[in-house]
Formats: sequence, structure tokens, C-alpha cells
Amino acid sequence: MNAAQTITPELRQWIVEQARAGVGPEQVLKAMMSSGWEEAVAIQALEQTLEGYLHQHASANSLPPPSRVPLPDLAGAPSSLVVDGHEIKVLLTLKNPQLVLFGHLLSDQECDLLRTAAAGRLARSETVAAASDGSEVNAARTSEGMFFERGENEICKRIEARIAALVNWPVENGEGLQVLRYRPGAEYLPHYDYFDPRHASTPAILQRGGQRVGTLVMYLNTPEGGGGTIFPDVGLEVAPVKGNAVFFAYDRPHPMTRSLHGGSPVLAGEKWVATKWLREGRFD
Ligand SMILES: O=C(O)CCC(=O)C(=O)O
Ligand SMILES: [Fe+2]
Repeated sequence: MNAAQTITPELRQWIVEQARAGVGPEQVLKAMMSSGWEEAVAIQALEQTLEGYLHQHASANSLPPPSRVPLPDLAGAPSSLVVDGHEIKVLLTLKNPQLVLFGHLLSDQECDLLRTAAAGRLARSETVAAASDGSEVNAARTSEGMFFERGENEICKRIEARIAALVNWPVENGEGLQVLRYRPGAEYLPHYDYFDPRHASTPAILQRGGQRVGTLVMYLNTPEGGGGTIFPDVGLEVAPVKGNAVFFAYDRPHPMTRSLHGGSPVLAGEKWVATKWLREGRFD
């Protein structure tokens, strides 16, 4: 850095004032350069000052700090990714929420194998209880479901390895696959998948693997009608198509991630999904 151009407290304050007044960083940069700042020094001043400001703002507003999240490698905007010889289509991406729609993540045969393996073990779905420890049956969630242990059988192992490679996240940080079946009329009202920091049961849940930071919902069949996965904050509805999967990541347990989502009511036929939740740390 040019020793003659130091970032004084006055300069920092001026930069923060510009940000508060809604002046874009490009304009601030332009103003700094026209008053004699070298571009590289000005950019550094801007970045350092605004980063510090954002952190202070976050802690003052009790925002949890961000964590690393699982993400596919989409450098070069590929139309497909090959994972272990299996070609997965990239059909749609969103930045906020961080979301990717994959095509053909599972083969028809893999979908059928998972459904068959799960069918005999389905029970009415539960959600985390709001007040006490443990879980409870909830009117917001009218599906039936079951959990496999991680690595429980060959089909789980194969799919878990594919997911880990696809989103660059250790297999050990994944929960066991969950399979859900929705009959006509069944739905899952909009919710967040992270554990609510305000719930009494959350600290105990977080001891095993930390927060959830990503979700992959895989469609195991194509319902005749309804059953899309909705993201109300951005007005997105993902059509449930056998073998496709929607992935979304959330870097902190906060609505600012826009990761609110739900399963809209099935109108005709059944809807089957397998959900994979990814934790910050090892889920042992
Ligand atoms: O069924 C869906 O489309 C969404 C499922 C879901 O949100 C979940 O399993 O957490
Ligand atoms: Fe969910």
C-alpha cells in the first residue's frame, strides 16, 4: 500500500456514512479516485471499512455469524457436472437464496430402490418440538416419513457419496437420508430447516454436528398434480420431477438466508422425496 495514503478514522467514517445514505460502492470509489486516491488503495479502504461495519452491525443486531456452506463447483457455468461417471444437469441457480436445481441426480432405478427400501418403515412425520426436548406430530406436516442411518445400505452409501462429491461436503457431515411420502392433500407448510436458536431443544441438538447448513430435496417420483417445493421469499416453485433435486444452502440460522421453503399440497397421486441435510460438522 502507498504509505502516503493511509486510511484515517475520518475516511472510514465518511465511507460508512456513504453506505448508510445508500450510495453504491462504485460511486464511493469514483469519488475517492477523483479526490486523488489510487484505485487499489481506495478499494482496500472500502473493503476493510465495510467489512468491519457489517460485522459490527451484525453483532449489534444479534445476527449469528456466517458459516461455511456446502456448494457445487459452478465455476465456468457448466450445464452439467460429472460425479463419479454420473452426469447431473444444472438446470437453474439462484444467488439469494443460494439454490441450485439439479436434473437427473438420481436414476429412475435409484429412486425406485429408495422407495422400496423405505416403504415398510413409514410413520407420520414429526417436527422438532417448540418447547420441550424431542419431537412432536405437527399439523403443518402431513406426510409420512422415515430415516435411514447414514451408510445403512448400498443404495444409501452410493447416493451419499454422490452428494458429498457434488456439493463438496464431507459424507460424515450428513444426516441419514430421510424419505417422505405425501398423499393427496398432504403438504409441508413453509419452514426453515436450520434449528431455531430460540428453541429450548436446540443446544442439545447442536451438540451432534452443529447447525444444518444445506438441504437437498430429491424427488423420487413425479406426482400427477401439485407437490412443488415452494420458496415464498422469492416466489419460486420447483416442480417435483423424478430424479431431479433442489439444493439450497443457508450460512446462518436466520431468515436473511431466504431459505424459507415448503412442500405445496399434492393434488393428485402421491409425492415421494428423499431429503439430505448437511451439518456444519461431523454428525456421528
Ligand atoms: O417436500 C418438499 O418439497 C420439501 C421437503 C422439506 O422441506 C424437508 O424435508 O425439509
Ligand atoms: Fe424443509
